[in-house]
Amino acid sequence: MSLHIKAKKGEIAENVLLPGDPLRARWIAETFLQDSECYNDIRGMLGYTGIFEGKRISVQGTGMGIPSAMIYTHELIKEYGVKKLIRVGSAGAFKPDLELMDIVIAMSASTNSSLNRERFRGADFAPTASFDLLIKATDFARNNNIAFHAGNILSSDVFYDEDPDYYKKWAKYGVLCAEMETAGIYTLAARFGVEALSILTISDSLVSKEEISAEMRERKMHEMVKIALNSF
Ligand SMILES: O=P(O)(O)O[C@H]1O[C@H](CO)[C@@H](O)[C@H]1O
Ligand SMILES: O=c1cc[nH]c(=O)[nH]1
Repeated sequence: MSLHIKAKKGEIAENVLLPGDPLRARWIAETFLQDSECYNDIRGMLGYTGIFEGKRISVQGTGMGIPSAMIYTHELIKEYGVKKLIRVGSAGAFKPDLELMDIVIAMSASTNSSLNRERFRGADFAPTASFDLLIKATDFARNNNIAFHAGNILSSDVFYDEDPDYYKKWAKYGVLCAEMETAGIYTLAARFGVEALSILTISDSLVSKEEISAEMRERKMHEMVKIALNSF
């Protein structure tokens, strides 16, 4: 047991999906995993282990934001020996060609968080996806005719920015969308020598102001989860 996860050693698989929403974790376990068992409900941050096509896989909610996601990522790697982590999250589009429910695979994660400035004494570290997981995810998507975008994303510390146009500068530099965890997850994966990838589904657009419902964010992101499960 770790401070925030009450699984016993061995109850968590080496491959873990990381949704921010713990209820999305429950939906993924109930929808995609056979014989799944809940190993964590501390703080309501649900975690499950089950079987997908013969492989043992866990799914652990991380909560919202880099600090929360880094707590779970740290404990999964250091206390439970997790080797591959794939975030399955929602994101807000920065570009007009990104539509609701489009898939984005995050090659790298820019951030307005100071987490790495602290670590690298003012210098900028570039949180980057695992090349192997990235290739597996893009190969699976291509072979199964699932359209996707791949590129740099923003892991933001702010959901409700005071300036509704803040995204335009990032968009000008090719950043595709915003979410709130990937830079922290990629940083810890690099630090501890394990693999991480984020696969995101567009839930709203900062350009068009459209959005999907909370219910859809919890239980309608099938394609993202399919890509993730087939990338381990
Ligand atoms: O849907 P999840 O995975 O939580 O991801 C996104 O949604 C939350 C904000 O609504 C943040 O956690 C952001 O990263
Ligand atoms: O962090 C996030 C997640 C979804 N949509 C956003 O606009 N921001």
